[in-house]
Amino acid sequence: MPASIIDGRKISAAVREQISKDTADFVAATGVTPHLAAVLVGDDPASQVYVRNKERACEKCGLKSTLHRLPSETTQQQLAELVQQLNADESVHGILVQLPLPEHLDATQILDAIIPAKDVDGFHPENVGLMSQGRPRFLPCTPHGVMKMLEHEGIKTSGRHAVVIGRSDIVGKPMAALLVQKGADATVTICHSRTSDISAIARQADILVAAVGIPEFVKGDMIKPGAVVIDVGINRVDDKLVGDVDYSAACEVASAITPVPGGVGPMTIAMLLQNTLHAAKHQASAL
Ligand SMILES: Nc1nc(=O)c2c([nH]1)NC[C@@H]1CN(c3ccc(C(=O)N[C@@H](CCC(=O)O)C(=O)O)cc3)C=[N+]21
Ligand SMILES: [Mg+2]
Repeated sequence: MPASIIDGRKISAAVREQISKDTADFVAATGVTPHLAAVLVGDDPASQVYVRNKERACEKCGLKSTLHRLPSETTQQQLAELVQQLNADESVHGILVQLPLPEHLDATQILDAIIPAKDVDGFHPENVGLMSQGRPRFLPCTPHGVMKMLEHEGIKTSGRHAVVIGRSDIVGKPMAALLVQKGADATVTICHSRTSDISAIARQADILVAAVGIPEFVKGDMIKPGAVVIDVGINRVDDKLVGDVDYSAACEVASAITPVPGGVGPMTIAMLLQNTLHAAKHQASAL
């Protein structure tokens, strides 16, 4: 039986429906509109698409978004100054600096400069630490979106073997942290470029998360029959979007799979909106 397709657009729409209602309630109660400030440095075409999608999603859910576009020649100090200005701006609740930044800029220093209360990406070390201790403030959007999808589909994680391929700070590491935490209770293995025999490990996965950034890295024979496959990759190949999983091969083996596009990507955006609303609620209650 071919895999059932996990429809990220549909699940994202359901989550955003709830966010719209919660946002309307919050605005009615406080007179404050949750506000996301996005910063885009340079003209990377993929980043333009993502940032536009984020702005559109904010608008549809009743959140305010402001895009700060800076030229690719922007200096570290100029970017740091913009972040400081957004930190101090009481009308801004969430700050997102779109990655990747141009080569000459130090992304870590910039992300560390965002005040943790406005860090809607969940990348600041304070928020990473809180997540890892099981007392989250902002969860990183992509891994959180994946957890939301699993929950929505009624896919249980407790006691199951989850294998995460990729160890990035943005996806792989936090994904593993969320799957292993109390309540999710998976047994987690992380694979990376130095792992020996990734195929053998991947084949043990009940839940396989591919976050390597290599088009179609996961072949059909790396998947255990009946496994759930989550494809976090978005690679542009000949003007087409391709995931980290060989989709047609995986469909023959897996029990359920996320497509690209229309899988994890839309969930990432929904969780960003949720974090922005959460940030606004916290900042309003701190007044
Ligand atoms: N500070 C920061 N935070 C991020 O969350 C962040 C980032 N930088 N840099 C890049 C990655 C990637 N990312 C995506 C968001 C939406 C889609 C998305 O909407 N995808 C659609 C289609 C997109 C398309 O057509 O290209 C889909 O998969 O169906 C994809 C990828 C957020 N990221
Ligand atoms: Mg990696």
